[in-house]
Amino acid sequence: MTKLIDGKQVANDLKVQIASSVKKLIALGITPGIAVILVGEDPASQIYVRNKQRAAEQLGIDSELINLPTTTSEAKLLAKIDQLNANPAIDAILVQAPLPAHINEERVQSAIAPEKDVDGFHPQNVGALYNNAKSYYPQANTPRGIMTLLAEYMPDLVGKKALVIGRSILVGRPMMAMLNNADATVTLAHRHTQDLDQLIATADLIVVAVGEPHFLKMSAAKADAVVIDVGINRLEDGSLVGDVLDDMPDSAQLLTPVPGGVGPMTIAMLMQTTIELARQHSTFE
Ligand SMILES: Nc1nc2c(c(=O)[nH]1)N[C@@H](CN(C=O)c1ccc(C(=O)N[C@@H](CCC(=O)O)C(=O)O)cc1)CN2
Repeated sequence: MTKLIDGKQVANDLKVQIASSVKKLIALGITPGIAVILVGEDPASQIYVRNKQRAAEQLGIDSELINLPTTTSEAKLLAKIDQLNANPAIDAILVQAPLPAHINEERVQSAIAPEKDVDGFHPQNVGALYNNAKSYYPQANTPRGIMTLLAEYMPDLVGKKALVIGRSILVGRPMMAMLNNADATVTLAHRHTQDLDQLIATADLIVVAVGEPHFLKMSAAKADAVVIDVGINRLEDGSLVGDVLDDMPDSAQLLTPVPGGVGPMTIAMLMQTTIELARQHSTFE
């Protein structure tokens, strides 16, 4: 079998460390707090938000879920964010994506105070990531989770050919910046990219985040490639598949499975970023 990268295990190990950090913070009188805002009733988002609440609860992090109806106006959402920005019990604010079409995501992300922006989507934090700033700033949790997996499974990224397929704000763009900051040589591919097959065939590392079942076949990649599958595609029969098809059962390649690869890391890193923000706030007081 293609060797699978066990995201669930790495995430569980990380959660053990986070629980211990939370205990230490609480002993110092600091209880980390996260507020998650869900607008609408998207079933997948409801699951992800519930999983975030459950993880926070398990780790001793205070969490508040704010459920708003699909018809919520942008002004009302922005007012709620202002309230949370001003609430000292809240260290981290997350607005679950996607938002209903009538709400401008960019304005919403910019309204969250940069020091409470647990997703790392505020322009100030995006800029810090692109500039590889040395001072602390929150970073997007899915690509950060992938970097944590790579630290274990592909520790030397220097000079490696990394191919990121998909240029979303959530994954592709911050992934490109993080790999660049780790001194990999990064190509960001998208729907207009030419000679993608050639890029795939020569990459040491491929991160696929396109949202298309079985978009990439492992047989198209190098014999020793590391492939990170960020896709979460629910098929009509209810099964969950990624963007990658493992058609190389006997290869030396490494692949993240779906489920059990990148997904659990996203939640664990979200908790990690929450406690980092809580620590930052305690030093500012
Ligand atoms: N504000 C944000 N919105 C969204 C983000 C985000 O990072 N910030 N990411 C995604 C969804 N997401 C977290 O919100 C997420 C998706 C999937 C998983 C996960 O654990 N997946 C499991 C499978 C779960 C299932 O059965 O459906 C796995 O892959 O093993 C965690 C988080 C979009 N929105």
